[in-house]
Amino acid sequence: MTLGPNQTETLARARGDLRLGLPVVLVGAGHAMAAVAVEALTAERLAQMRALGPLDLALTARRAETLKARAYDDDLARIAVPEGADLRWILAVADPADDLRLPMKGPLASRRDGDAGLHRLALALAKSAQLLPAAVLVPVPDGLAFAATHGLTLVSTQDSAALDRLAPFAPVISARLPMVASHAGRVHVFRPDDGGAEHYAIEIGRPDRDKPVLARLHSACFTGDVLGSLKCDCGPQLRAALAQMGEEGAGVLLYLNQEGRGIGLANKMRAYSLQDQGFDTVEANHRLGFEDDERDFRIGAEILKRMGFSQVRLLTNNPKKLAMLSACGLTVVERVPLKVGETRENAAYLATKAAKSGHLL
Ligand SMILES: Nc1nc2c(ncn2[C@@H]2O[C@H](COP(=O)(O)OP(=O)(O)OP(=O)(O)O)[C@@H](O)[C@H]2O)c(=O)[nH]1
Ligand SMILES: [Zn+2]
Repeated sequence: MTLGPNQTETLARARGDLRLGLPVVLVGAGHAMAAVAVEALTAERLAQMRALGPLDLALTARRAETLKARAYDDDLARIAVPEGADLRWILAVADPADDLRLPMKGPLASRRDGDAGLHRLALALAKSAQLLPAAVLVPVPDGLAFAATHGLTLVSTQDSAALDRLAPFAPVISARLPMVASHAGRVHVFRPDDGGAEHYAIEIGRPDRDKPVLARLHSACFTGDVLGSLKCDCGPQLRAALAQMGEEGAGVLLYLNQEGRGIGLANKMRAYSLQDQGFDTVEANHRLGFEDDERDFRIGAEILKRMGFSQVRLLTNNPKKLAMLSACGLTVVERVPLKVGETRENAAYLATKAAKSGHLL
């Protein structure tokens, strides 16, 4: 028996460390590197890293494409950080915020020798920590000893398999909540084992577990749900879904904390700032180094199953949600369209979702 962390816990620690600006030590295929997330890098830490050897800046291939830098490793590029490059240079290369004001970043030299496995792991960790997908890495001689000496978290490429697994989760508590939409409301809180965000199920009435339930998988949108943003349709969709469940007297709305289609509020605001420069919702995600949609809908399916549901009438315009629920073993007996909240400000956003992300009109 060991008291030490398992794979999932090690990854959770690494995410926390990266958000703090601490390096993590990555090992695999006989190599070891210390990696730090660019977003949390300080000048002091950069100097300490530089003292260890030549630095690499790992960027996604999507970001490299914008920068006209060569990505020799398919999904990522390893940029050699020039000796004189300071923190500002690194941030400007990694973060597209200032691309229009400062378009010239190069010339950027990409590495093509050696292995990119540790760089890939660093980017996956940064993404899963909802940081900008960019990391500075430096080789270290003996990963195990280096991590122990400096008190740093050690992650091996084998641990990365756990990044794709859906972490187990457990119900924490549920309590009654009378709401405008229904007096018979109940909020259930679910907590994943990987230190990630909690998710909520809002149960309206007492839906019959043997019949299809009116269900909605709602992804958190602070700007739409809380602030009444006109840039998207999330707030009206949230309220319309609850209202319909209230009218029917039964339903379940999952409030999934996957802000910004899984990239987090800070990155969503980065995307909004790019949208103000003329990029659409999909292009903005790509320029930041993210895919169009980084959400994992499996958690929604698993929560529904855990609550005893096996058949759903799903309120959505997104075919991917239907496909994922079916793939996870739920029977989708009906898609219930949810078309509310179209405004002059969000018309282009909704059109882009239909054209590029397959949303049904
Ligand atoms: N990255 C990014 N996320 C956005 C943007 N606008 C809205 N979001 C997020 O998109 C998610 C909205 O998802 P949902 O309401 O589930 O919508 P959907 O996938 O379009 O599917 P349905 O509404 O079910 O048809 C929320 O997490 C929002 O925070 C944007 O411009 N960029
Ligand atoms: Zn929204």
